[in-house]
Amino acid sequence: MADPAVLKTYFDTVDNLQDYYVERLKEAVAIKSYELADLGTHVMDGKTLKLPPAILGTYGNDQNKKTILVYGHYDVQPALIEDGWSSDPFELHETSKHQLIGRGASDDKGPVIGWLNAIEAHQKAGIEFPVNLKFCFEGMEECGSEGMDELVVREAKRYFTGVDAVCISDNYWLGVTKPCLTYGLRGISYFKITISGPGRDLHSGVFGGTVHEPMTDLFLLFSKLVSPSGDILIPGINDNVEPLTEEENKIYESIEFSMNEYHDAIGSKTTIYEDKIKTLQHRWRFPSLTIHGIEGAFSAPGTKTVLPAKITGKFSIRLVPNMEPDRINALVEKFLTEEFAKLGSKNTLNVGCVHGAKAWVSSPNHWNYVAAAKAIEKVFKVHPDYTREGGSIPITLTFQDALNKNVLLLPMGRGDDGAHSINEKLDRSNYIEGIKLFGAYLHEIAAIKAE
Ligand SMILES: C[C@H](N)C(=O)N[C@@H](Cc1c[nH]cn1)C(=O)O
Ligand SMILES: [Zn+2]
Ligand SMILES: [Zn+2]
Repeated sequence: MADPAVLKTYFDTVDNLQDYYVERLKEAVAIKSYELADLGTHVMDGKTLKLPPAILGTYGNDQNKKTILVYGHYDVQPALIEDGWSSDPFELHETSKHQLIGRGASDDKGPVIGWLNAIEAHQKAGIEFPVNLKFCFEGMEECGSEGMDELVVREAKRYFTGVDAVCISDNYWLGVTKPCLTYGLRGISYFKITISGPGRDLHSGVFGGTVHEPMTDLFLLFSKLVSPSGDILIPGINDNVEPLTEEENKIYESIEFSMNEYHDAIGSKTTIYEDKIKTLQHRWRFPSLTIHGIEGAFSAPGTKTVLPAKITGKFSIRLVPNMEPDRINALVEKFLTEEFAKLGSKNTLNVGCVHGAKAWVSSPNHWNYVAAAKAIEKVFKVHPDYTREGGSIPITLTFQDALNKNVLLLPMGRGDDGAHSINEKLDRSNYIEGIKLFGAYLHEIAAIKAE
């Protein structure tokens, strides 16, 4: 067990520094980090762009201590005030309810800065750091972690040598009150469908009714993908999804999860399922298909009567264990090509997967999870729930396979943080208690080693 006196000194130091930590997060949120660039290149929409750098760092090199690899990402989802934010998304501000609002506050700048604060609090408190740390902070996570698999595989026996376990803080509690440890993620296949027809955008009054319209074709294709109740309609997609067993069903019964809180997080009661078990299963262990948007279409306010000439529809499928991205991509491309042929349109279709990642499930009995559970008990005075996550963190499985080490997801934020949405927030208490949790977790790891 970690020394209670050391933990108390550490917790007190974090409490004393909390305003300073909020200022630091403010500086991080102010960086529009969907615009950074600089490591190799990748091709997006026909343009060659530089990849943003992955930041590798080492703190401590004591042979008698365990080495923990901490991963996070400094890139964020794009955000514009016109999307409906109540204030500038890149100016962190604190509400009267002590919510820190700003793009990336929860996903994932708060946790990334949290790790750095945990180191600094040890220095300020004069406490010996309990483990060696290696950091890997990347800037492409929100675009499928392009370039990262190669980096991790290349550095597995170089920079990452000596790593004993991996910790990622890039997901969220299941609800709003109880911390959790997460041992599974869904994967993702992200698709673009481009349909081109006329040589340029046209007047719909002058040309409408005489040309095949790309938008009409796209909407017909979109309508074939998924039913209103979430069933994926592409033949063969669900073939490899493991059937539910009675035993697995029981796991979901004991998890604390409130449909009311979930409705609050969504902002409506429009859930497909009324009960918690089906809702959790469809977030964690069944695939889902989401239509994200259309590039090239008229979307501004007003009544412009344009007939768009070329549009790109975007959708993704969240994958679960046993769903192979290559097989899924082939099924999707074949299906859309066949359905497009049935339309009898003279337009041109181009469909392809732009990035993908497999699902990941880990063993929560490992010492990495045991240490984190003890740390949660110290900081929050509760035993955590063990959860899976519906989102994707593409590099997780690569760390597990390339380093052959256990990976733990240790979330900082709450289920209602609104990651990827407007008014993303991180509660001040989650930020500050999260910094304590990170430090306590590292102390518990050192204590397990010494036991
Ligand atoms: C869970 C994590 N914080 C996250 O938001 N991941 C993204 C990753 C992604 C993959 N393609 C695009 N983004 C997600 O699950 O959407
Ligand atoms: Zn994230
Ligand atoms: Zn994200």
